[in-house]
Amino acid sequence: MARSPEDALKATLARVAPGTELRDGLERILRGRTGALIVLGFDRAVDAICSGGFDIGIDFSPTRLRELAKMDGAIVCDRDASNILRAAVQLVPDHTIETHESGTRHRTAERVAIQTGFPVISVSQSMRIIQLYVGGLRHVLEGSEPVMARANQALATLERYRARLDQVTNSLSALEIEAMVTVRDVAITLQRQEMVRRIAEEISQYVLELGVDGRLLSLQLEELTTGLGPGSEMILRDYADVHDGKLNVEEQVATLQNMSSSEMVDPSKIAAVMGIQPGQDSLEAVVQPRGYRLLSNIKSVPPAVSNRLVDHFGGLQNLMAANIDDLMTVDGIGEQRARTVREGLSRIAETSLLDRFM
Ligand SMILES: Nc1ncnc2c1ncn2[C@@H]1O[C@H](COP(=O)(O)OP(=O)(O)OP(=O)(O)O)[C@@H](O)[C@H]1O
Repeated sequence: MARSPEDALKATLARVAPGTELRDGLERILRGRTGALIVLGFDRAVDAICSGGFDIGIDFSPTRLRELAKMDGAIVCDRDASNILRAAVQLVPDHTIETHESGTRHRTAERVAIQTGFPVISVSQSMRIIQLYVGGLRHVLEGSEPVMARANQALATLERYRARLDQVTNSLSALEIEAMVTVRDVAITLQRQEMVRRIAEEISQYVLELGVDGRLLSLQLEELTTGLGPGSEMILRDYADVHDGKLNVEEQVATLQNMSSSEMVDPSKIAAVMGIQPGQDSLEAVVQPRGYRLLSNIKSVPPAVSNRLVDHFGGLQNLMAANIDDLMTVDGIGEQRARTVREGLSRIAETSLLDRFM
């Protein structure tokens, strides 16, 4: 599958992160008050828009990049910037490609990135900034300090969001045991899951961008996201409407992830993703979970067994009411596994109710 421009930008951010030789070279160019235009990749499409200059084919080093950038024209490296292939090249991209940049260096960079699909880096001599062009995206590289400041703010937000998510998830579990879940409870949990996912994704981009300077941030992110798992997917499997005899969870997760922030704050919009049409009191309607999410919390129950249990009992309430003999009537479930499921469900019931009332 072709990578999205956002994913390609993330990969490029990792390639120019602090601690890499490429970043060192770019910083040297910046400090030396020269500019540069660097293409990260070479193929026929790049060759076709190269005019003049010369082939060099030498190993990459930050000082070589810095020296070559003193010459007029662009530098072409291979994809992972381990070799410098050409220097002092005039790039002649298709001039009909629309560009929002001003200045020939940056206009060329944007056009070449769009035309060839390779990332292009411009170091502006007059503005003293490093910019990445990937597909149609542009990203200004910053020093580690401002990125770290934003990352720390995002981390504090993630901490708050995670605490709230744990609260609504525990409350959902208790309500499930008591068969008192409303559409609103489900929508709020999905909303909180998605908010945590978004802020965690933002922080993982900072981790990439910070390279060696982002090690501590990476550990903090890991700590705040442990145990999250495929949260939204499990909730949707429990509650989403069955369409044409099947669940469309993958599609619904994607819709949820593409919702705008203003849509996200509206529980009825989230309920619509689950297939619940807005109407009077639709958010207050009581719904029954199928049981996938709580079953996934029992470590030794693989997904295939969960699927069979849900198919057989048709919902969490029946599952909770089943004794070991009932569980053993399900295909492929022996006494040992039936006992594990029974004990697991009882433990979940106890802890959720304790969490709720203590
Ligand atoms: N099509 C191109 N191919 C290769 N190099 C180019 C191209 N266009 C510009 N450059 C390089 O960029 C340098 C600066 O050009 P120009 O002053 O027009 O750009 P600019 O966008 O204003 O750049 P800066 O922000 O660095 O001042 C040129 O001297 C040349 O080395």
